[in-house]
Amino acid sequence: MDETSYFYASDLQMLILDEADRILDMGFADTMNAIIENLPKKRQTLLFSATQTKSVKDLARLSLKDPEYVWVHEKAKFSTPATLDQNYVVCELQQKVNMLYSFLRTHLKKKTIVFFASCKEVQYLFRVFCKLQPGLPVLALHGKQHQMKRMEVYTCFVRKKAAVLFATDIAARGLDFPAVNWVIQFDCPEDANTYIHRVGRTARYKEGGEALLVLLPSEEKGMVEQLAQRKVPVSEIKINPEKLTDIQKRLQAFLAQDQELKDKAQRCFVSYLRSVYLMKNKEVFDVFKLPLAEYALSLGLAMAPRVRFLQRVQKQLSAKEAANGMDHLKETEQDKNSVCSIDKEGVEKCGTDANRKVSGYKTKGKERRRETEECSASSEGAEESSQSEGESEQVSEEEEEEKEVPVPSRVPNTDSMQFFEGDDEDDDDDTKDLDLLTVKRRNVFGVEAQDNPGLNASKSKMKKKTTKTQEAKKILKKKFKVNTKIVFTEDGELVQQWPPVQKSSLARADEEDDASGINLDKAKEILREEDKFDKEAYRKKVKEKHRVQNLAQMMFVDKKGGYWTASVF
Ligand SMILES: Nc1ncnc2c1ncn2[C@@H]1O[C@H](COP(=O)(O)OP(=O)(O)OP(=O)(O)O)[C@@H](O)[C@H]1O
Repeated sequence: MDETSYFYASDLQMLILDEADRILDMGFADTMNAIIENLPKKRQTLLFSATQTKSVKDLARLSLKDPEYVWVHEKAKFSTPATLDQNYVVCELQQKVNMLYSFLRTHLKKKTIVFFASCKEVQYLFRVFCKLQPGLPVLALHGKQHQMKRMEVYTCFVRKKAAVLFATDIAARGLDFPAVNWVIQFDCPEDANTYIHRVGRTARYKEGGEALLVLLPSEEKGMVEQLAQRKVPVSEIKINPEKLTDIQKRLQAFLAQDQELKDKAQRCFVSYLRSVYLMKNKEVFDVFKLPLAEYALSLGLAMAPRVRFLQRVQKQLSAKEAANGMDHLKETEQDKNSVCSIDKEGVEKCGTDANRKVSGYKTKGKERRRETEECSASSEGAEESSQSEGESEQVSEEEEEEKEVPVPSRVPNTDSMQFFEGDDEDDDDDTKDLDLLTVKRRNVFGVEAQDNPGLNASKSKMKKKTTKTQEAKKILKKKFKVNTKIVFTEDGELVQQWPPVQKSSLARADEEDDASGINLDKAKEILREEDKFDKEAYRKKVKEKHRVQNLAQMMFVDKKGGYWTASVF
């Protein structure tokens, strides 16, 4: 609006914002404020959403006076349509892919939308499910697609009678897909609002629909409580283990044949962990409770990729814990001193208490140390297993470089920690344009670590990654001549391209001068000037020769009579 000078909104009478709660949240604040500034103050404003904001601050931004709140479910017992049948199932993380496959195999005639937490999960599982050929068309919709592609997928899904659409929350609001039978929330929604918008893709208008929420055991309590608070009726149903098809082996086979797919699997793994980690509600989402090794296996990976951001969080946690320990120790010391000055009897008492406290702290310290030891032992175990598997995988994320990682209050469990051991010096420019991740393979056959422990030390130094700029600078220093172009005239004479032939200003003027005949004096003058360039070039050549000789003297050395002496050749 600011850039279109002929856009006038002075006659605007009504402003309508759909999905108003989202539009008014902080992510769109600048854009919205810029629009509102250009609109007349006197107008009617209508806000629509299945989950409306009541925030006074938001409404004040729109200069609403005496807003009227209309809610279709205001008098209803529940806040979701009565025609929507809602259930949830508690499923271990490593069983989720199997469960989804089994579900689709038994719902081949249905139209289903499956919601995932991240684009990379959608990308990987879409590819894998296409390969698995479950018996119905598989489509994918996510934010990494161009708008045209999204529209194509949308239209395609609308036309299909039976199909499954793998989607991120990009499809959770506003999209009107007709006749969707099932909405499956493969990953737990961020909050009850997101849940409501997702399930809103089915049971639209007077139609019926079914919704299935898949929850991890650690997510169940918090999420079910939230839904109950929002008057969303969900009941638990159980998975029949006999009906569960295990597709892990097939996924492993796919990944063994297709490196690109394997990269996608690794990205999917990290991306899911990141999405869980970034969730605000730590009561529901706890990345440290996830069974990482099993989850990796369920995606078809031989072992869990290393996740840099979790390594960093773990470091911060340890630092925080150590700091807390020190504070505690100081406090104990202070207590001891202050109470000790009261009386002798007190001294003894307090001394015992303080000792107990300190010993308690020491015991905790010991426990913690034991945990760490167990942890590093399991880490070794993991490495060993990786060696026997014959592969080592790593995933790092560039996005993390800038991001401050908040420290969760919980101590990570040892099961998950085993994969976060090791250095965090990995970086990869190739995926900078993707989002955040980098997959690297190192020590593919796991030989070096076993054979040569000394090598490990030097290797850890080598791990410091050089950037492309640094590499380019190194090459420049070596003065390699790359791709020299040689051009000949029609008569077969060599035309010097680089370095360009130095011409004196006199010679250039002479070339431009059309006068016929030879001016001997001028020609002599030109030769004298150009002679200076040649001499300069010759001086440079000699200098370079000396430099190379000096270098060679330093490099080629002999051992003579117990002394290292430079041999001049
Ligand atoms: N009065 C009506 N008669 C017939 N069909 C209707 C009527 N109202 C809505 N519908 C149909 O119901 C579906 C949902 O309507 P609409 O897209 O307006 O819902 P919504 O509340 O904006 O959903 P969301 O914002 O969650 O996507 C559409 O297919 C629409 O054609």
